[in-house]
Amino acid sequence: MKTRLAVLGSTGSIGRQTLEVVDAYPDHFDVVALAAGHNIVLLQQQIDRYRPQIVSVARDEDRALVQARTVLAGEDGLIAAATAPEVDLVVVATSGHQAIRPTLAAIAAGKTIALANKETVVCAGELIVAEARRRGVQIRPIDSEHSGIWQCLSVPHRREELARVTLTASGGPFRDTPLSRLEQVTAAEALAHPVWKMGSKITVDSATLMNKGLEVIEAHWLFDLPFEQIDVLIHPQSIVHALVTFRDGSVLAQLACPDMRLPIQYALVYPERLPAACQPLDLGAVSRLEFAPPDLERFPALQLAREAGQAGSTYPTVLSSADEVAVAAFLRGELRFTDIARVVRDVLERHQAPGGPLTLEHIAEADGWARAEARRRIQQARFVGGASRLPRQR
Ligand SMILES: NC(=O)C1=CN([C@@H]2O[C@H](COP(=O)(O)OP(=O)(O)OC[C@H]3O[C@@H](n4cnc5c(N)ncnc54)[C@H](OP(=O)(O)O)[C@@H]3O)[C@@H](O)[C@H]2O)C=CC1
Ligand SMILES: CC(=O)[C@@H](O)[C@H](O)COP(=O)(O)O
Ligand SMILES: [Mn+2]
Repeated sequence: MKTRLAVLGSTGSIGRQTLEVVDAYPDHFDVVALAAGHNIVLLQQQIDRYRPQIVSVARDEDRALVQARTVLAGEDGLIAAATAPEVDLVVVATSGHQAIRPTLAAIAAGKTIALANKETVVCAGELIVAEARRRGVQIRPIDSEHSGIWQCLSVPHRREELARVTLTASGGPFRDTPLSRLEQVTAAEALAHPVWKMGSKITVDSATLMNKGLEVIEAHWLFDLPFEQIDVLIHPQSIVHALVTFRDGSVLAQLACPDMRLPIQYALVYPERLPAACQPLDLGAVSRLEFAPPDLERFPALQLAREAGQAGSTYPTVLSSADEVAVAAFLRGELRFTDIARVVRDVLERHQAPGGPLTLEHIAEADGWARAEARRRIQQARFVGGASRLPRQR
């Protein structure tokens, strides 16, 4: 029987690669729903090819530009796409925070989740994991490191035998850039990721290592691990995606060529393994695999994320929302690269989490507050002159 898919974020990097996997195995999948943001031209091409029953776009006014059976918009459209009765599995590959409610709705409707969007689980991991447990729904990670951990953890073991997990980080384009030059690096330089071709926001996050910080929080929720058991190692080759250490000292690692079609495919066909489009790994041809601990002076965002994750409640939302605003300002040339982490730190320091159990309303409120605070901080910096002039980090 074919797996019937909803792809949220179908026009993005992960969404397009998901459809490449569908193209490679047309007998395995039916595309029932597609949701995109603003790229209507590509979305229409996808509609013409896959003939989904439901389509959703970000803005109501764009609905008229799309020719399909049912065209919806906004969060309601994402929810309808993710919960349609014909859907078995939802690929969550939108950017940012739009997919929180749609993911929760999909879980409540019993859909299997293939999760690429890390911001969703960073902000609402507590709610999402609890709902998935309650409904007996599987969340299959697409993020390459989490797919690696998931695969390593599939060996039989008892919970207390697991000592730690390690996420690898490429180190991004500025891994070896002199610290004194980091203030002047441009958006074009930050977008030139040494290994992966991804959307612009995650690419800048890779350069600051905020991406790895978000992934630490993601691993905390997906694998129910305390932060002290989640490590990060710089590994420039991005061939080892994750390591799992057991208490006897044995370390399992997941290795593969850096190609997202592999973890996407695994999440779609699990527990099957099918030939993948990417080159088979030839370790004989790889001259070396290097590993080093991350330099927290170079990458302060990693520590900020760890602290926000440990603080819990709405702190991870504030981290993620302030980062999104700061990254967008950096990409527009309004903020220096090194000020991204300073803005996030400043906003985090001003935040006061609400009391009581975390709710969707708390998350939405913290999100709005953090975005406004971050914009205010960036604006203040611009008054001082030039791009940004925030005080140096203590
Ligand atoms: N790219 C990668 O290799 C990896 C990505 N991830 C994560 O996956 C997620 C997606 O990343 P990536 O594919 O790179 O991002 P992209 O920016 O390439 O794509 C984002 C997708 O989300 C859509 N979108 C944006 N806003 C809305 C909205 N309001 N409503 C509906 N759809 C919307 C975009 O539509 P449109 O383009 O039409 O505006 C696009 O389809 C991120 O959370 C990222 O961290 C995780 C691991 C690896
Ligand atoms: C492909 C993927 O999973 C990305 O999240 C990747 O990890 C980004 O590269 P960095 O290791 O540079 O963050
Ligand atoms: Mn990743």
